[in-house]
Amino acid sequence: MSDNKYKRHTVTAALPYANGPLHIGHIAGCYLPADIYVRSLRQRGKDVAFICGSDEHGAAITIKAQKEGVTPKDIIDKYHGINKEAFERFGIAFDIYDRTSSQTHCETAQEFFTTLNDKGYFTIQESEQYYDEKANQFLADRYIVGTCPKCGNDSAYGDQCEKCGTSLSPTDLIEPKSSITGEKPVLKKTKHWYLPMNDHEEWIKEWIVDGKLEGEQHHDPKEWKTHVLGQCKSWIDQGLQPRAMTRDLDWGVPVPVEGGEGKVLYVWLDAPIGYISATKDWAAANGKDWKDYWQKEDTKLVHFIGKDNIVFHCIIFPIILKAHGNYVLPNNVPANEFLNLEGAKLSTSRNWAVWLHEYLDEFPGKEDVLRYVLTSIAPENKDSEFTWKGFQERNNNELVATLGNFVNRALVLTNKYYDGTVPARGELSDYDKEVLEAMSTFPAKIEKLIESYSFKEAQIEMMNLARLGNKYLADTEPWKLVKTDPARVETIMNIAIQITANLAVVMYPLLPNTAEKIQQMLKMDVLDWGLSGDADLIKTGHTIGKAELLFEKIEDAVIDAQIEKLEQTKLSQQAVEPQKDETSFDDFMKMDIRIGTILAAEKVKKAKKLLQLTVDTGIDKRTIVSGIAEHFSPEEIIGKQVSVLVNLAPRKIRGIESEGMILMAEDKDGSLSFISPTKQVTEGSTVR
Ligand SMILES: Nc1ncnc2c1ncn2[C@@H]1O[C@H](COP(=O)(O)OP(=O)(O)OP(=O)(O)O)[C@@H](O)[C@H]1O
Ligand SMILES: [Zn+2]
Repeated sequence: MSDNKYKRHTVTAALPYANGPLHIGHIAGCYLPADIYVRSLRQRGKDVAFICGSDEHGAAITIKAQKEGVTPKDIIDKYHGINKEAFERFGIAFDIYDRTSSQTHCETAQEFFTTLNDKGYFTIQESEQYYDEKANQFLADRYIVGTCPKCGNDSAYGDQCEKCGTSLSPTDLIEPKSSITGEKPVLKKTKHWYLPMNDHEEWIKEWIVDGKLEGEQHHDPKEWKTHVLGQCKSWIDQGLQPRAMTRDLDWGVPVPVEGGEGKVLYVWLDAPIGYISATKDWAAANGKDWKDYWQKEDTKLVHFIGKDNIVFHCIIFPIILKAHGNYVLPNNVPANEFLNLEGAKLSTSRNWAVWLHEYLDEFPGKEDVLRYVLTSIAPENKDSEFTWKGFQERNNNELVATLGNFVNRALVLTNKYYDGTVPARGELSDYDKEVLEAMSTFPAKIEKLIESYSFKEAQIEMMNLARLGNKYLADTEPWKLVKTDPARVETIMNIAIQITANLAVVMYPLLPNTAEKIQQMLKMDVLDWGLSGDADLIKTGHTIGKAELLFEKIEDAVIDAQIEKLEQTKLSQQAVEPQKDETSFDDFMKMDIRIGTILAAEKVKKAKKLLQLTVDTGIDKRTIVSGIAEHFSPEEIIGKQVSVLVNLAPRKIRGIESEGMILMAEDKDGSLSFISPTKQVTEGSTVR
């Protein structure tokens, strides 16, 4: 199907899960390639909707909330805010960054569920599922942990082993445990709505393998990535199974049909529908009709994701869209493989990451450096690795030495020789003609590569154009000819300026900030794709602005500091503090530890770490100075029962007599918590 057949594009990027901040793996895997693709379409004047938002449902959110002692809403509000801002600062140009907790989404997802239910696409099955009797809760997906039957990882989840990537169901786990209470779960009957994917196997297979839908060619399967097709085929070959589309949880989109009370939609049914609800919100705010972007045959739908989301976007979501009726299916799902960091898998829970928001704080104005490096190493067809040394080398040797150097020379010399007024070309040498001819071939090459999701190759071509310019100036040496052959230099500088302007245009999807800087320096009105390849993109007599450096060298010290930061992470992840030397029972018994209640608390003046506490120890009411002011506010700890070492020799701290010590547990990350009894006890109760 030729691309001109499509009147508009709907481009989605995986909804990031709102339980943590974004790291460079997310960016390289999904958001940067999507952004390059969309910017290229917009630059070519295409009608595009670029859709994303936070995925805010599912067990991983509720578990995190329970762990932190806050509500799920607190978690999603926090990370939705952080991630939305990081995307904006980094320059991922979504048309909308919505949320699946929105009203529109709830209605849209429920409408899907009801329609599929009414059409008879679900089967209701009763089965035995794990249940935590202590927490009174069924344990779906991440609520259950155990040993992976495939690789032996002892912290595999009920839906997936993150170590070997196998998708699991809770009953596959060896020695399952509740992740809420650690209890051994019992089996209990419950009913769920299942999507019998096996009923759809035949058409899904034809659609994926042959690109055919209802007998007609839908897309060219040769345009899909080999690893994407491979993963899909392996799922199909294993035989598609019925999959539960509901969960016994209280956080999510409520199941809208009779008998569904207390249940919510499965998060992987809910999340992709989020693309549609976000499109509705965007369309409503912009005077568009959302249906055009999802229900018209002349819409090209493309999903950008990482490889762990392939089955959901290539099999489950298409089944749901087709079963519902009226929706287009994706033309392509150009999933990337995974990015690793300095020899290990990126991990949010192990804090092994370069966080996007931290990069933006620590490398201000260097958004394009990260874009450049991540595209250079993009895991387009196999896993790849980010290293800080590699980051430095690509910046210094490629961006500074080639791209920045060429553009700077072209602008500086034009300003120096002609006060910034672009000279005319005289007679062209064979070499000039060759260079202009070569320059004209880049736009078509780059466009084709971007259209086929080969962003890494497209960037290499963009750099080849910069290399062409660099070599042209190095070969022609205008600085040597300026005294002896000024007419020749006019031609050379005209050509150098044309290459610079062309570079700005073809660079825009890849490095938009740099492209816009060049645009400003050259005083170009627009960076329309249609202009590229033109040898008279900048007219003779046009006056350009001053040259500013596009990139700067990154010094070793900066890189070493980043490597040191990762080393620290490794250290802090290491085993707990080693055990102290043996002590006798008698020595231990000398310590008098009691449960006391904090009656009053106030900050100690001019000491930012200290709180002055009044504690009822049961024995007396006494003053204790404690170094916890950076962790707790006075208001939040009043009334708390805590453990107090009461017979510690009194000591003056900042002039205040402190009689005892409050015992605290210190976590790896330095956070503190009180050692409190699990039920209210009488003050003065002993601890031993
Ligand atoms: N290291 C990585 N390399 C490439 N893509 C990634 C990487 N990590 C996540 N992604 C992709 O980013 C998108 C959003 O990720 P999501 O919010 O679901 O987090 P995740 O996969 O659970 O990551 P993490 O476990 O690191 O938090 C998904 O499409 C996912 O495949
Ligand atoms: Zn495993």
